[in-house]
Amino acid sequence: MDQSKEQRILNFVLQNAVRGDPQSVVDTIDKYCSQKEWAMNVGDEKGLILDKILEEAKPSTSLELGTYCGYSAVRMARLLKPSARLLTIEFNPKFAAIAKQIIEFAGVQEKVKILEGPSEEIIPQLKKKHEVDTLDFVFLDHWKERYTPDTILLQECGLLRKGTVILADNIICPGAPEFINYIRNNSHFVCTNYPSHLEYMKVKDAMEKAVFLG
Ligand SMILES: Nc1ncnc2c1ncn2[C@@H]1O[C@H](/C=C/CNC(=O)c2cc([N+](=O)[O-])cc(O)c2O)[C@@H](O)[C@H]1O
Ligand SMILES: [Mg+2]
Repeated sequence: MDQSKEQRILNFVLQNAVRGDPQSVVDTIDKYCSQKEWAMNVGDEKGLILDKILEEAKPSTSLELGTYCGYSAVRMARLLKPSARLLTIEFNPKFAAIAKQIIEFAGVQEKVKILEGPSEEIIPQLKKKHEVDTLDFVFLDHWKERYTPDTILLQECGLLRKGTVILADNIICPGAPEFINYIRNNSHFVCTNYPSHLEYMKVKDAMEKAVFLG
């Protein structure tokens, strides 16, 4: 059974990155995916936008939807204060297993908890089962048609508070038109658009920040 692309990314990290050094893991995945095989990590260009918005938010409790190989989980965890936590939801067990190894290799496993399953099932469990009060930061990077229903679900579950920052990837490519229509016309959110490019490509993309007003 030949290897998956995600397994090849993991192997490249294990062989080329520095154990315990999250920046080297991020750089190594970017190197592999820009030179060898494209993959849907947020990447280095949009990653800098993610870094800046995360550092401004200084979150204690963060949530990511769509772990994939763990690139953005490692990227975010490297900037979190020691007591801060990142919960990341992934429903593909193969991807979750790869991400777990990459997160552990990077040495950020104390800050990151992978929750395996569909976001629509796990989000309602965050308060009781995962001891979340409210979320300070949310990164949306899973199936694009889930951005809107999951944002509504987060609100319904009382997981958003005044000032919660939601950052969504892929506003242009592949695009999340119904999310943009929803969030920009919702008076409970203040939105900012960040033009950029699709990871590892010259194609235009953008991220959208939506701050919850309570
Ligand atoms: N409801 C759910 N609950 C839990 N995990 C879920 C989920 N829905 C999807 N996922 C997981 O999230 C990832 C999907 C990402 C979709 N991104 C994309 O499709 C994508 C595509 C391009 N692209 O084609 O250029 C570029 C990008 O940056 C992209 O993020 C996968 O790991 C998938 O297993
Ligand atoms: Mg993406």
